[in-house]
Amino acid sequence: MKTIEWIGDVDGHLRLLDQTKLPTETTFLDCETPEDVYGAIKRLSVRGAPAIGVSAAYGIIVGLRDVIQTDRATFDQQFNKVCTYLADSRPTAVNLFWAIDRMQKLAQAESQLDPAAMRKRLLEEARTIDDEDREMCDAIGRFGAELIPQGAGVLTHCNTGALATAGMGTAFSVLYSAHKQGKNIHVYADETRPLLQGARLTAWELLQHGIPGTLICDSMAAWVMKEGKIQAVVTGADRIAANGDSANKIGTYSAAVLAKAHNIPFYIAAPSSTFDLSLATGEEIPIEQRDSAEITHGYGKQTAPLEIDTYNPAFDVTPAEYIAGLITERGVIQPVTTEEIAKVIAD
Ligand SMILES: CSC[C@@H](O)[C@@H](O)C(=O)COP(=O)(O)O
Repeated sequence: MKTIEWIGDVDGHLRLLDQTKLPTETTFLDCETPEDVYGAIKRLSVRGAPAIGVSAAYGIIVGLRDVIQTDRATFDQQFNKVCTYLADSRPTAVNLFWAIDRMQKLAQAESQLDPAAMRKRLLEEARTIDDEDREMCDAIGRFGAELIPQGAGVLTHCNTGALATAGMGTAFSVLYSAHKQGKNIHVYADETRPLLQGARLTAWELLQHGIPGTLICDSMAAWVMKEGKIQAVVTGADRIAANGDSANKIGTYSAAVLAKAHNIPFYIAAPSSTFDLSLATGEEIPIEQRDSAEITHGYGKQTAPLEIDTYNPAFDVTPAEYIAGLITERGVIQPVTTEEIAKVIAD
């Protein structure tokens, strides 16, 4: 079952597994317009930083259907309009902007191609972004598994698996590789309030792959650590600043602070496309604010009085000093400093 799939040839469309329906329903969304793709990203039908980037790259192609018979200037105008539109779907995951930027650079470099040829070339690029993400997931898994001790309990937060990427995932790929290597790990998945990506998605993926796991509420993490059940924490990231400060799903910072208090290593696993070296520190990372209904009406049922004020930041930033290592497809960055990151990530 594929999370993201391009159906057909250049005139095809994007098919996404609708993650808002999991774990109870497996349904797919056929995206035929940029509006379909924008909506799917915004409402989290497709989510997870790398998956958002891959979806946006394909989303550009569906927005270029009506301009292949025109001249290149008209094509470029529509292309840039679609790119700007999709870039507005979510603010925090830098992979979205990274993928769109890559498509724009290609269009600039191939200015001699006519619209039909350019659209074909852009589809090839989107497929390359998709394939590369799969390979990056595998490499992250290989490097990360080395850090996981035999028999470890590993806490993770949010969902970072095949649903969040084009491959086996980022943090989840580390867990998957350690499991495949026979390390006899046990995963503790935080439920991840308010949208329950851990409960709905990570729990589902653990079962799919037969990885031993236990679902806990976010508020239980400290106690589970205190009980000695956790030997490592591994999460993903949506954007990593030049100094290593890492934005990820709200609650990640809490897990990092708790890990430090219990002397447990806290790792972030992310591909190079998640690094934003243009930002010196995490203070500059834009944090998505989401609708209060996600807190007051968790999955439909009203759980709070409507008159209460709410605050719903979707991400937080874990300071670099809490991170024992950044697991990338190019190796593990340790210690997490601006200098070490620049050595591995700057091309
Ligand atoms: C490989 S995914 C890394 C992150 O994107 C993931 O941990 C996360 O925070 C996803 O948030 P979401 O709001 O579900 O898109």
